[in-house]
Amino acid sequence: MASIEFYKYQGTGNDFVVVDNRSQKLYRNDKSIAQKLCDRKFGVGSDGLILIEDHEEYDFEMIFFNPDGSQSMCGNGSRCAVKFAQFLGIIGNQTTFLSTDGVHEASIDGDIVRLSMQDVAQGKINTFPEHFTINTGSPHYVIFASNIKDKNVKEEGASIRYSEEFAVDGINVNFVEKQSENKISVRTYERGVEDETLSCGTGVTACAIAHVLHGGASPVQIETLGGQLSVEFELEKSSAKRVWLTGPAKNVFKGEIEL
Ligand SMILES: N[C@@H](CCC[C@H](N)C(=O)O)C(=O)O
Repeated sequence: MASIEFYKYQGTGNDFVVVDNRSQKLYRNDKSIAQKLCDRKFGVGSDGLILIEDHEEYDFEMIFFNPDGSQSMCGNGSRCAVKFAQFLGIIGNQTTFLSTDGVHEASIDGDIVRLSMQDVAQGKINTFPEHFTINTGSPHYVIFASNIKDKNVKEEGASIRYSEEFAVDGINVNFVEKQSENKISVRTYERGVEDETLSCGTGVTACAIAHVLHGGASPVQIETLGGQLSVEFELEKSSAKRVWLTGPAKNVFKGEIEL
């Protein structure tokens, strides 16, 4: 049985097993590795697995898996990957790297990582009477509500995620409460985790865009169960451009596990 070294990182409580896979010890198409490592009872336990690999053109490549083995863009995971790449000595305080949805830039100031997100074109923002669907690299359902602290996010999120419209591909579900012109609170049910997580980077980005479309102003401070994030962008012809997601990313511990 082979054992691998891993690191545990968290970005506002969204937690990840991170592996330096520059030696390609792990096969990057094997989703069963993510299923095993992310399992909170039989593995390490996390909201996702991140592999860091070399890339010919960029500083590094980040490969992200949800705990069920599916793949999508992860904003908090990308911020953690940047911090880990700095720890490995691959980068200094600035980087350009490849993630699931394309090329990103990031800068690091202590534990704070500022990450560029892809432009969110008009066609990726759909407005409905009661909600938005916005794709920020991962698909998000955004619904404004009051007293979100009292919500059963797992139950209500799952009922939307497994509804006929989204059952096959899945969707992340975000409940948003407006606090002021520049501040919102967000709780998120994540597909692939199939539970509420303490924070979701692509989710808060979608919520910030919806908030500005509802009359709010960028930059938007976002309170999640796991801490504070900030999203800034410019709206240009109904597209969100120059989008930045900023917040803390920290190493929690290091370990070894047999696969
Ligand atoms: N936690 C992530 C999003 C991870 C992917 C998501 N669960 C999906 O499958 O769409 C984030 O911080 O963005």
